[in-house]
Amino acid sequence: MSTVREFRSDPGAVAPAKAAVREAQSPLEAVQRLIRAACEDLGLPPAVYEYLKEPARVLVVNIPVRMDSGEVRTFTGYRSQHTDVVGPTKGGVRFHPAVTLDEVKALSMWMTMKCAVLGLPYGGAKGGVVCEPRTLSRSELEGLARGYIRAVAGFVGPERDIPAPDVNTNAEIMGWMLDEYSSLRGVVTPALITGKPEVLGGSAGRTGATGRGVVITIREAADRLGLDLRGATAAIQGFGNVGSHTARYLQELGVRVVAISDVRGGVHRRDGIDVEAAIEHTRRYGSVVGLPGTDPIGSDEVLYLPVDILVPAALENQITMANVDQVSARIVCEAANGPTTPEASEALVQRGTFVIPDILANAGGVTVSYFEWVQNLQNFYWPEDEVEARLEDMMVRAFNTVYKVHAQRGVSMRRAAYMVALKRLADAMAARGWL
Ligand SMILES: NC(=O)c1ccc[n+]([C@@H]2O[C@H](COP(=O)([O-])OP(=O)(O)OC[C@H]3O[C@@H](n4cnc5c(N)ncnc54)[C@H](O)[C@@H]3O)[C@@H](O)[C@H]2O)c1
Repeated sequence: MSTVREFRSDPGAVAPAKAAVREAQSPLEAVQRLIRAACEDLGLPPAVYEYLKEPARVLVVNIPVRMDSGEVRTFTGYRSQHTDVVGPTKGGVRFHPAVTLDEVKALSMWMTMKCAVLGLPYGGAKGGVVCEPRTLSRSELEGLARGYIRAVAGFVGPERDIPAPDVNTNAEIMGWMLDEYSSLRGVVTPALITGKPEVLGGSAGRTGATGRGVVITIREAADRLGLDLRGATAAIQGFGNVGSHTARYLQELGVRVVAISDVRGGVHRRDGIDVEAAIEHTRRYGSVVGLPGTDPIGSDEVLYLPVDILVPAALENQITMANVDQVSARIVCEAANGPTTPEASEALVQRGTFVIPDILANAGGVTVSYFEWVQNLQNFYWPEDEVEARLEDMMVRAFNTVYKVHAQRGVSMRRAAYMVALKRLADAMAARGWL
């Protein structure tokens, strides 16, 4: 197979990024800068960045939904498909009032990088619908989910683009989307979508997969840093799918989870929070706020606690140049996508913080989504222990690959992860004759 130029041995080419003049103004600008920097680090032909600097296709759709009142309301939805250079595109669908086209584009580009770090045969995609799900009834939510997949049905599919859950979407919503698409096509198509209920072909172990992957990377990082996780402390911002599973698996390794927050507020307990109780409390009351035996703390305050491990697991842009000086954790593990701006991340690294970048840290979700798709295509299902063993193997391998570049080239883990990803993508472009 033809390959593009190997990593350059010129040490000048791999020095850490020069301090940026201006902090990236948006996640899109941030990911573009990171891709460009890695292309430069690797000495890749300029065409590689040209192919990757914008998504190959973006869709903007209007989704009419019959509300419970009988009125019809339209919602704006997006789907961004970044590149199909290594395979069909893949990525979640987010329901959130602050969704924008630029955000969805950036998230699809992150997905490309994530899949490439793990060596998955996918390019990145992402979807979003501008809505406040908390104000929608269950039937309105179902109408919106079905309407979204109808609107993009001509552009997705098992060999084209495979959606999955993201912020405020879950297995039940994936089930509705699968049902709608299958009815539309007249063919039951489980491989259309991942993160669906197991009874419809979902994979064992998918729901907790992102959190499990996050904790595998923390364990590997702690090992390299000589940090004993038994008795180490952690704070987690965001207590949805990713945050809650991360908390659970950290506690299983003996970590004391001392603070948790969600959009409504946070809780703190020096001796460690009972994670299962926090999950149950959130299930009942919609928030960790008010968990008995804990002290209240602000949503953002969890970022500034003197803990060993900080896990931002909510949304983008939580740690920026404006607040990075207040972060004192030894390990920052980016469970969310883009929670730290590249400049703030660089500042953390300069201070000796070990930052596990999002495209590595939270790749467990898409990895088990890949396993789900493989199982759907084969109509042959694996037991949970097999899924977990394969996830463990792929996450550890990816961590080691990135860590090796980080150590050998003297670059941050983020820069190393982008270099690993860009090398794979550029090799695929060369093999297709694009370069
Ligand atoms: N679900 C997955 O498999 C997956 C995979 C990879 C990456 N991610 C990323 O992880 C992040 C979280 O996704 P999720 O699936 O857990 O979503 P979710 O909707 O299940 O949970 C999001 C959580 O963040 C909280 N939150 C929102 N704004 C907040 C704020 N300002 N301060 C504190 N908490 C806040 C919410 O209250 C909620 O607890 C997102 O960045 C997502 O893109 C998710």
